[in-house]
Amino acid sequence: MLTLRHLHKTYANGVHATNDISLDIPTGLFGLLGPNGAGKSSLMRTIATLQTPDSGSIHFDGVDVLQNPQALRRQLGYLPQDFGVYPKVSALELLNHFAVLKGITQRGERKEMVEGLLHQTNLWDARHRAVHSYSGGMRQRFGIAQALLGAPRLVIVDEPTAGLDPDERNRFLNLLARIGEQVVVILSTHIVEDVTDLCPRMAIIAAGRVLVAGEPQAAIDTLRDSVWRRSVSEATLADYQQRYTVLSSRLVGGKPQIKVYSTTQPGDGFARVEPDLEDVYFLKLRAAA
Ligand SMILES: Nc1ncnc2c1ncn2[C@@H]1O[C@H](COP(=O)(O)OP(=O)(O)OP(=O)(O)O)[C@@H](O)[C@H]1O
Repeated sequence: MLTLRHLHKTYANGVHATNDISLDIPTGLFGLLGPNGAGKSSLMRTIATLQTPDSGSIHFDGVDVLQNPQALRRQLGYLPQDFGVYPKVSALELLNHFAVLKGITQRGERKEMVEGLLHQTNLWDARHRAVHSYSGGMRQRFGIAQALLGAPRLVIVDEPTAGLDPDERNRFLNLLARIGEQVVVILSTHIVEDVTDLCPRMAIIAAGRVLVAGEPQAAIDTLRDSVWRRSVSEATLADYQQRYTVLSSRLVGGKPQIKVYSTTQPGDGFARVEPDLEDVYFLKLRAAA
């Protein structure tokens, strides 16, 4: 269990990137959802001990991480948002190199671990190719392979599915879900379905604050019977936005379709729909704004 309490972090430019964040993160896949600039990467870097908070505490399995960052680093696998690779070096060589850096000095043990991870991430057949020449999806799978070196008990992955095609995204998320059966995995994303489909627990954050935390389904259930949908004309869209709590608006067949939040029937033409996590996300962001 990872326990965060009252984490504050203000950068030198005055941005309050984490603002009193408290979360309990158990074994399993934990989704961290939020818009650009919400503070997801800042929070992840703080947990990964790459930066220190101004105040607050972090405990991992009872160990005080801020007092003893080395203890956490030994158990940590981290895939940052921008993951650089050395050009021309093969996946096999590079992973072996990272394994040495991680302190896996025993040759036999290292070979077994590196080869096992290349199989696990489906990169075995491409192991002699330069990582530089990999597709985006392959590169992310390589990124998770390096994060898993040394059998970490806490894995942090920062927006790993951005830019992946649906096939690669599924493959990557399935890999994470399997890892999450044994260890704590924190996944940050803008993609709401990634969290609904895969994460037993999640938090939505914006402007450095936790807006909601817990099980996705429990958050969705709070909107039961309160989400309505209808098509409107371009000309009346602004008027609806004034009069209703509009959660989202998208063009369907060239015509705006809006979803609104209302605990009572909002009026003619609205049909009640099953809420989803995106509705929760937009309602919470709206309320916070
Ligand atoms: N090193 C830094 N110095 C100053 N401000 C920073 C620094 N890193 C991030 N910020 C600011 O802190 C806020 C939170 O940024 P952060 O990158 O943590 O958000 P995020 O949720 O990960 O966003 P994104 O989804 O765009 O990656 C933003 O306003 C950002 O501009």
